[in-house]
Amino acid sequence: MSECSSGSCGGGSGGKPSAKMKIQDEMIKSTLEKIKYKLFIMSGKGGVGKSSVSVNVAAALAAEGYKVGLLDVDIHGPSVPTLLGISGTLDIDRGSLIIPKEYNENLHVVSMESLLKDPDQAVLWRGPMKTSAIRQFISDVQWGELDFLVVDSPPGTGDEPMTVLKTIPDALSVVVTTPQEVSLSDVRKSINFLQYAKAPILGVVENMSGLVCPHCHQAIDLFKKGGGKDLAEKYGLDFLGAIPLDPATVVAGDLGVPVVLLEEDSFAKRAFTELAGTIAAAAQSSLEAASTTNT
Ligand SMILES: Nc1ncnc2c1ncn2[C@@H]1O[C@H](COP(=O)(O)OP(=O)(O)OP(=O)(O)O)[C@@H](O)[C@H]1O
Repeated sequence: MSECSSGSCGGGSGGKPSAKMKIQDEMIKSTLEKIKYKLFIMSGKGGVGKSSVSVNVAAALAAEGYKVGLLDVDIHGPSVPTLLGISGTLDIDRGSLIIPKEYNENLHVVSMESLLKDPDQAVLWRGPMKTSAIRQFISDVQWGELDFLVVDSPPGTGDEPMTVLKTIPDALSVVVTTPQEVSLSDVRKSINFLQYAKAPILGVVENMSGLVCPHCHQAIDLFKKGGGKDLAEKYGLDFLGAIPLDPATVVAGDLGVPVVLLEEDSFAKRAFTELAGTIAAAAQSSLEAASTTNT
């Protein structure tokens, strides 16, 4: 990984780009040209299941035969390594490029956590350092040819989401919310932020959408239901799907295996698998629409 962690390089924070940044821009461009669809998974509020959506969608797409990269840019609370049961630092190849961790043949992963010597250590990075690290995780990683790059970002509209959108302008945003008002009000800010940044939005996902009682199979709307769909309608966005609250998701996360890859059937497994299919179809339509507009 190239040296740029002093925070002084600016990382795209305005001013004239240095020669080093121009070279990095070229490397980013060349990396992104080899990736067909870029998905940016974001939310307004923490803990709504953004990383669970990222990991399960990535794993379900990989299980369908797509080549998938998963990039976790949440420096303050990276959950992807835990949810996938991976740890340790990343290897570097002879050309000084980072080699992503292989989760399985079709799924390769890079997490901000791999930068930390001690994963339990608090990170005290300022904006330019985060910007620099995220840019390097695109320019200096040997992602190769991918069908999908799934980017899991921290909640809100801070440095990390802004850097991802600036670095990957064609990233398709997937907005994750839970049904209750406290999450919906934060996600409205995120949608306004995406619209302000002119980022293409693929649609909205409602997670923790009702709980099916494992005994009587009655649905209980613990956090209410339907708020994500209403929100999508209000903003003229596509509603991509609803994932129920399901203890299988927590069990899978603690085992370090995405629920979609567990042998056992569950409501969450079915919903995440269906969501991945909907996202793949929506991404394809979005790319086709963009190429029609550009011709
Ligand atoms: N549909 C679900 N059913 C049950 N538990 C869930 C569901 N989705 C997520 N969880 C659990 O909720 C917790 C938070 O999920 P997750 O880490 O995916 O959220 P996040 O939005 O990425 O959080 P953060 O803001 O910390 O990045 C985890 O323990 C996860 O297993």
